Amino acid sequence: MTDVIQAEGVARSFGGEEVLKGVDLAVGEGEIFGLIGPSGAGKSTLVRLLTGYLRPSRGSVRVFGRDPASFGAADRRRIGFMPQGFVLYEGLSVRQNVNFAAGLYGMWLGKRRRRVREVLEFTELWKDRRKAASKLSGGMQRRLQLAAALVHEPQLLFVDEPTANLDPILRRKFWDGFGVLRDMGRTIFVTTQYVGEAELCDRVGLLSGGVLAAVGTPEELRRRAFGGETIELTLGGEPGRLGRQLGALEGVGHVVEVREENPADGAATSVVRLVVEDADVVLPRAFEALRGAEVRSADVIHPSFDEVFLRLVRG
Ligand SMILES: Nc1ncnc2c1ncn2[C@@H]1O[C@H](COP(=O)(O)OP(=O)(O)OP(=O)(O)O)[C@@H](O)[C@H]1O
Repeated sequence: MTDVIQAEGVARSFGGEEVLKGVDLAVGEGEIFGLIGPSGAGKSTLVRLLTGYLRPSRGSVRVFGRDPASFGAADRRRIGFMPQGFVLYEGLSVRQNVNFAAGLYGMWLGKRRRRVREVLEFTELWKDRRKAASKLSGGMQRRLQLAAALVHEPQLLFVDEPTANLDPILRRKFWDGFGVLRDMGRTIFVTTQYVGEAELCDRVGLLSGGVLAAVGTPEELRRRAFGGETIELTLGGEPGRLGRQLGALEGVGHVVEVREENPADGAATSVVRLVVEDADVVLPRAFEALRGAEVRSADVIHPSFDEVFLRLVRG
């Protein structure tokens, strides 16, 4: 896989305060890379550095192997950028706005007409093409921004918080759209404050304290945060022997046992949490070891990405 984006030791200060403190990053062709981090973490600053609108105070940025701050028109055509906030012309219609964006990229008329229609259909705005941008809902304006960023068929798309304040259905549609673009071989660099959206990325970077606290696939980050997958078993009886037996099984890393009482009859139950390499492999072994015991429930716990994020950021 070719790296489309490379950042080495990238730092950026504003008025003496260092917002980014040395970011190392490589994004490959044809992936959705999600930059996750709380408000003020520096996500937009990193996007501006990668798109050449800002220069780093230290370190180097390469996009398609070149410094984006010195991009010419041909380089710019390879990139699409959907910034935060609405930056289109409120007085122009939906179609005029996208047509104008296409003109900026020097697209000739015939192709422009076809692409404007394609991209408005992709963003489900074709039927609203005559509406003034100022008359659109927030979600429609966001889709219009995406259409304008996509009209010239960029190979690399930067989208800065595209789903902020959108309803869950529209958020999902944006992500479905990114999936379609990725399947066409495009690279998508997307920032979000919605930690749960990390699941929808091919790889995720967690930006915290001015550095990338972790980078990996969602599954890799979940494993890194929790040391593996977690199985939770509720067994009748006092904790002790069975927990030790489970802890000795191959593939089990860590065991935590808690005594609970059945609210109905006050009988003891033990809740056993096993951190395992692979739940699919260990569960059958666990059932084998528990033969004859009273197993009340057995679940593979899938921690939310909020929990993953908190663990990785807190270290
Ligand atoms: N042009 C600027 N001048 C001064 N400070 C800035 C500038 N741009 C960003 N900052 C500061 O840098 C920090 C990071 O801002 P940035 O917009 O990159 O964060 P973010 O992670 O994108 O946040 P949000 O999710 O709220 O958009 C903030 O403290 C912000 O005030």
